[in-house]
Amino acid sequence: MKTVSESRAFGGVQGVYSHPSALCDCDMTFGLFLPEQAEDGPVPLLWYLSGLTCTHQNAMDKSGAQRWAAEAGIGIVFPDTSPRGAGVADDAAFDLGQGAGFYVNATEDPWEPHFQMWDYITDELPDVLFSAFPLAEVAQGITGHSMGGHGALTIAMSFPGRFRSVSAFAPICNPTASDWGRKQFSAYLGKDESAWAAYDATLLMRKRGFDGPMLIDQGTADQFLDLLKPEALAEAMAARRQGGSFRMQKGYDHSYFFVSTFMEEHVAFHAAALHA
Ligand SMILES: N[C@@H](CCC(=O)N[C@@H](CS)C(=O)NCC(=O)O)C(=O)O
Repeated sequence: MKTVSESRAFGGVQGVYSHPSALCDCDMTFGLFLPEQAEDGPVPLLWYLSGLTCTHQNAMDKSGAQRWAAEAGIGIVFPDTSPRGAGVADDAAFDLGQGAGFYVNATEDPWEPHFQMWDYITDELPDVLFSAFPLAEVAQGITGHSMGGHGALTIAMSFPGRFRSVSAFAPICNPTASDWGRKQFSAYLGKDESAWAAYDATLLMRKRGFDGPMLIDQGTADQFLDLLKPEALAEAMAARRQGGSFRMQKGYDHSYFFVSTFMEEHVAFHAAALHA
């Protein structure tokens, strides 16, 4: 693992690190904020999965999360959204290929050799983090924005007991029924739609839900509302009697102005579960 940079932030350290990923078959970069409390021993970890077009950097630079994580005494990891590099397949579109891994394990050419983001986030990166940094594996929460909200919700529901809390900002809620999903799942997973269901938060909610606190925020002025399909997940949550909050935030759009506005509440929400 290589240290790209380490900067003092809110009494803690905002680091950027890169490491060779066997699963993605390329170097992967991630940001990790460690609060001051990490100097005295392992701290809880909040995962923040980013959206389309993002790298590890967008949320790290624009969400304002570090201040709240420092106060709460929790670490936050900001993984990249896809494998990258000259030898990695790409597409001219912003919503497929590099920057658009969709947190799935691709089975189709030309994506399969590198686009293994589900296993990268749930298997390889945890190994790196928990062996190299003072982080408590027993106290993890997960959140994300848009494509990353889809990643957070699907991963949380698929690993019962691993995450104590899950939240999402403007998540892609029902990708198998949206152009933010159908296009990418066709490319990454192939035409057989039965392979897609494991990566759809609404379908997972209908099937099993999440055993723990859940918080979702969605702006009413989001320019991508028709693609995100919050109504599908909200209906599935109600049908399952899933505990938690699904909040429509009046007037907010899809940007990091929305994410940073509600970040304090999301960090506090996770901190309550992680310090319990
Ligand atoms: N570039 C896309 C928009 C992509 C977009 O809004 N991405 C969101 C996540 S889904 C984001 O966080 N963008 C990066 C940023 O705002 O820093 C478009 O032209 O439609």
